[in-house]
Amino acid sequence: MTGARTPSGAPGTAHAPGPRAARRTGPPGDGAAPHDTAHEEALRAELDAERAHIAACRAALERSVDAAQHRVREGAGILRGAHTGDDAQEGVAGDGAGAEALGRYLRSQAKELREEPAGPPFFGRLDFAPAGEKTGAEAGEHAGQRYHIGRRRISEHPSAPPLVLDWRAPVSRAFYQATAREPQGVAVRRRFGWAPGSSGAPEELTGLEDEPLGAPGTEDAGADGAYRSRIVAHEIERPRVGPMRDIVATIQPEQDDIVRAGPSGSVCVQGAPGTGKTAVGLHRAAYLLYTHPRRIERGGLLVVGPNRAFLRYISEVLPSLGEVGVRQCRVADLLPAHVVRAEDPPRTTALKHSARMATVLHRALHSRVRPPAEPLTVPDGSYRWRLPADELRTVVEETLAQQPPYEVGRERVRARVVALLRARAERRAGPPGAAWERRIGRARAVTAFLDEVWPRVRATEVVAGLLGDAEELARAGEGLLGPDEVTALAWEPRRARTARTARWSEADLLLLDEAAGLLAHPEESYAHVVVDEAQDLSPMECRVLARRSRFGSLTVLGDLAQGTTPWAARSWPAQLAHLGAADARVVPLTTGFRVPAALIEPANRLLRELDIDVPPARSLRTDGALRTRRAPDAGAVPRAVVEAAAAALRLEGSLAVIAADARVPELTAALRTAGLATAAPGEDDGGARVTVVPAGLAKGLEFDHVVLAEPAELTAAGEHGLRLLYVALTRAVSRLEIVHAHRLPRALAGAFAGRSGCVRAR
Ligand SMILES: Nc1ncnc2c1ncn2[C@@H]1O[C@H](COP(=O)(O)OP(=O)(O)OP(=O)(O)O)[C@@H](O)[C@H]1O
Repeated sequence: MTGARTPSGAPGTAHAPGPRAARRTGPPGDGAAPHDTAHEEALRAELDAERAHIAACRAALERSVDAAQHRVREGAGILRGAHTGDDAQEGVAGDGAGAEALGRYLRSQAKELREEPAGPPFFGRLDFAPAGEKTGAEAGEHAGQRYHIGRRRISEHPSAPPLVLDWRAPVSRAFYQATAREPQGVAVRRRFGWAPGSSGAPEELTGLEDEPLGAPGTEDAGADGAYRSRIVAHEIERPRVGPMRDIVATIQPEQDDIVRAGPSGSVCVQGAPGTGKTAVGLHRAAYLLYTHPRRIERGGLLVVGPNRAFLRYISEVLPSLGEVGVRQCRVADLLPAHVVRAEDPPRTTALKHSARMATVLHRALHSRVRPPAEPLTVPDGSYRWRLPADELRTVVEETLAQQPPYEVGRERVRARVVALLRARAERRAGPPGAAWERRIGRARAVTAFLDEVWPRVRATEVVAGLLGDAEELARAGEGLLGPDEVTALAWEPRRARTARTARWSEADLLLLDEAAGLLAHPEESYAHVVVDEAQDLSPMECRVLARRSRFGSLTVLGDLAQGTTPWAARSWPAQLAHLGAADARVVPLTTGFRVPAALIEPANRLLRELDIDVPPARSLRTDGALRTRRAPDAGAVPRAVVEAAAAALRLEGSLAVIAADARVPELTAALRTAGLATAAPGEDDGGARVTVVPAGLAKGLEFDHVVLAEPAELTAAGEHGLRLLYVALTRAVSRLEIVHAHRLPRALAGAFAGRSGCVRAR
């Protein structure tokens, strides 16, 4: 039998995570624990032992910080040729690339240790069964061992046995995966409860919870037979304040499977709202950095999110993601840096985002290649070499058929022309040597020939040549673009523009990136790419990422039901093909950690109206409340929103007011007039507890309380609007209040049918 255990009267008991002191033998949630002095004493002794372990960890950590700083100083001295003992930040660079790299490494290691947020040194412990026991056979080399597990490895010395294992180490896997049915050699899994916001001080350890895995049938089991950890439940139900937090202590088995998937293939997670897609994607990134440091850290890791507010929200989840070689950005940040000075109508934008444009650009570029009609004559001293036209034509046609990047193709043709010339020279006077080859390859006649058949061109010239010439567009778009589409894409003839004078639109940057990718492989590429909210990307945006993914290794996260862009994906296989990850395994996540049961029901009802084939979510949370507040008319909505916000602010936790994008300024003004400080998503809130979120930016965010203003204004945009409402409905962790003057959209009205404006969770 298990239970979260906090000895009554132990320091910090008031902050114990959720549960009361429970006897080993008491059922979960059985009220006050019977008094049992022997048990309490045993428990106190165990907490004392754990606190002593914490003290040892803290001492070891302090020593590692000192040692790292010392190494930086030593390194700096050695690199300068003399140990001066000066500040380590100076003098490291300047001795060549190797010295600079070493200096950077040492400094970043010291900085990482110094700046690592103080926190509990461990959150779990595994006791493997002794070799003699039945379960022990599975424990292998770990039989009889005890390991503490935390966010990072802690040891007294690099070669000493660790005091704490990193959660990503292979043996830590059993902490997340072992069950009573499959204990994986584990006799007892222990979880620790810490005071909220703990800095990891020994006295802030407030409780522990043991789950014996070796003896099935004795654990706290729910109706489905699964163990219910109160520490996990408490973590899931805690209030949400500030940026997103890591979930290392409570990763669930199905999430762990995704986190620890190898880097060779790609994984796509189709997850209902709040099932932990983002969390899982970030933990997977941290896992890959740990297990494949050479491949991932050197090769680079890219995390792509939908907007800056979201990136800011996730930026601090895992310190290791702040490391060198990790970039967090939007697709737009990867595009060529041209100033955007034009705006396209929506239809033109949608066309430029479509996959057809990739083919049109490819055709337009390759139509510049002209198989030669004339022979080539190359002067060489007093001699002249001659290559017949048909031989040259074969070279060009075979190179085209290999489909290399355009600039590579040009160089291949050059190399093959040189090889043909070399064969002739060799027949005449023996092997001509490397210097001759270099000279002949750069000969004016050869370059002039290349300029004729495979001309040099820039990406801007390719795109301007296409958009600035309707006939060229029609030719390259034959069978792909209708006449009206050609008209929608082509620049107005009276505003004739060239690559230099073009006024580029946002969507043109996608075309420019595509064209640049057709010319040469992008300079910037990554060993692994994590893409969040991937359902919202257009085919052309997907291709931006595919081009930068060196080995085609991606973690794709998304929810087809939350697609709100005009080009949102409706099926994963097509989207994955655009991302260059057609082989990706699609894994569903359906257990929700955010949205409580009271809110999941209307959300699933709305899901049925969306006509998208995804599994609905089920909630792990039985709490939560859903209410409505009716305003007498549209003019009264701002006041009703202020009242709802003021009521929510009396409760603990974060609050968002979500509204149609156009409604945001008016609501922000009303809240401020009423004396409530507000912030925009992603903005430094300066202590404001109310974030006013335009529905278009709500994706991926979560708040304890949400006031949703006038849902009918979200659904006005048709099917796209229903999905926007679905996103807005699924942001609240505990309480959602809907303020409306207009009739509620059908799916919501259904949720309230027969009730009096207020639905509460049981
Ligand atoms: N195993 C877990 N233990 C504790 N909390 C978890 C766990 N998994 C997810 N969460 C929490 O659930 C919340 C939702 O997670 P996350 O934002 O990653 O979900 P999501 O699937 O990306 O949601 P959405 O589709 O709405 O963007 C977060 O607060 C996250 O920390």
